[in-house]
Amino acid sequence: MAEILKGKVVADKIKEEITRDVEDLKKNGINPTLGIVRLGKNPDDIFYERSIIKNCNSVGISTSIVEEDESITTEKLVEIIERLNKDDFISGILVFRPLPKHIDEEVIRNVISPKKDIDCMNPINLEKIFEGDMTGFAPCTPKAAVEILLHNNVSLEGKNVVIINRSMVVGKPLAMMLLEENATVTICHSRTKDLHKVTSNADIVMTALGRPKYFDKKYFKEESIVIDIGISEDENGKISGDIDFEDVKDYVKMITPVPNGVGSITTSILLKQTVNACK
Ligand SMILES: Nc1nc(=O)c2c([nH]1)NC[C@@H]1CN(c3ccc(C(=O)N[C@@H](CCC(=O)O)C(=O)O)cc3)C=[N+]21
Repeated sequence: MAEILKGKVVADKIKEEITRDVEDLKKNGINPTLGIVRLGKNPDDIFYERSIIKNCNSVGISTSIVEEDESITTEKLVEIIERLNKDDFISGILVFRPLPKHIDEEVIRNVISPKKDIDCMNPINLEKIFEGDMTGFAPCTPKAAVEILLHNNVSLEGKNVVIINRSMVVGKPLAMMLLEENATVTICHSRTKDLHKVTSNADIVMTALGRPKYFDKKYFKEESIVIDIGISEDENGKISGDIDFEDVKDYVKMITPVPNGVGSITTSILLKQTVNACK
């Protein structure tokens, strides 16, 4: 029977720290505010936005949401971000991704001020992660995945960690953060041969594939620690992770659920980085 690693415990601890920090800032007349830019009504974005607003309210952070149609031009989006950059009331900026296909992401990444870039979109912040400098803003999702392990006293030193995701938003920065913890890291993707052989040899498997219940227990061994970063809808429209939780949970050593796993920590990390930007 696996130990189930709940994200809520970690998220609550981070939120306690944030609440204290926000109180201190407010005593000095400073009001931390998160600026969110959402293009269209992508369900993933709306889901995240709802969680952000709920959590911001609970710790005393204000939110300012800019909603635009997904047909917006790159030029117009640049104007919006520049306005938020200049606005002294905005502490941090989150632009939901992926952006609509016609938007030039390269331009947008560079426009967002590195000082307000709380989800690590700007190449200046991303470069820090790749250089092993963890003092800046980390991308919130991979940071949450590392935090759930550290909080549960899972040492990464010398461990064989397999990541299934090679994006700049999750897989690649996650690999760099794990290297900083002295793990041995393998990144897998759609062309990886015999994926189950690679994963079943790993101490820790971290997946962000976005296919509901894709991985059953044949991908793991009994000592496996399984971190599910995937979020998608199953055939009944319910939120599901990449792991077939019911099949795997009695077999491996530790596993994170979806919901109430990594995702719930992601939001807390975002708020924490908003407060840090404000400071
Ligand atoms: N620039 C950018 N960065 C992102 O990190 C990003 C994004 N764009 N676009 C959308 C996706 C989606 N995403 C989620 C994060 C947390 C929950 C979350 O809080 N999940 C809770 C569920 C909370 C509840 O049930 O209400 C959980 O898994 O337990 C969900 C979804 C981040 N994304």
